[in-house]
Amino acid sequence: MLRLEDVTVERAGLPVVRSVSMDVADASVTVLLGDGGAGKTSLLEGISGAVPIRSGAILLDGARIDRVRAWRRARLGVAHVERHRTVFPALTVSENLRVACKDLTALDEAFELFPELREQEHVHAGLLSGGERQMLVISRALLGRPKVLLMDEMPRGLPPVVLHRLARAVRELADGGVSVVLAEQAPALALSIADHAYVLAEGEIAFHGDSTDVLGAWCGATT
Ligand SMILES: Nc1ncnc2c1ncn2[C@@H]1O[C@H](COP(=O)(O)OP(=O)(O)OP(=O)(O)O)[C@@H](O)[C@H]1O
Repeated sequence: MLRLEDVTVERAGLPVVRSVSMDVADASVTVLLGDGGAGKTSLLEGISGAVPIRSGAILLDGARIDRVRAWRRARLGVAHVERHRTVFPALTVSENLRVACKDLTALDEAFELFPELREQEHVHAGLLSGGERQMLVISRALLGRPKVLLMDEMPRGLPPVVLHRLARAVRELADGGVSVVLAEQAPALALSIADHAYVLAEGEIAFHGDSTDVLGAWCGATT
């Protein structure tokens, strides 16, 4: 589905992601782990086209997309939930979704994934809890029916029960056919829903494997 070959991303002239190769399978969750500053956000931005890559190749279904503009990549099926993406607080939940898409079937699908949002359809988004806002942001990204969903870290400070709810929804999305790439610092929950994981350290892949292998390696490295 999504393949990265030797991708390097620069920030302020410095290569903060170096020669990263990755394979993201159809209908799977791939977790990108790494400490703060490891390069997770920069890599996701390189994939979505928010920043240009310095070198390497990005392929979606076998076709190069790394020179394609960000908005076209989105049309081709690459959705990006950026770290600080927000909702329109003065608009209702339903209006927030309708400004992104007029397709009412897609809207219904978003509400199926997050029935909590349907219950608050007419509530101003500014009144939602942090978890509900995140649900809304994810729903908006899904309205274009993406093939690949790039998700930067969940907001800090969400209650564990809400994080588990969001994680379950991410797993459901993958089971429904979307390939999810989730950047996270906290490994336990992310690995519990992942099929595959890559660990980034100072811009390079330190190791990768099935989520169970990576969990074992991660625990070994931190104990
Ligand atoms: N806009 C920018 N300009 C200059 N340097 C940047 C910029 N954004 C990120 N960097 C640098 O690139 C490196 C990788 O940062 P990045 O945000 O991609 O990592 P991360 O793994 O997502 O970390 P965090 O979770 O702390 O954001 C860091 O050294 C960071 O300081």
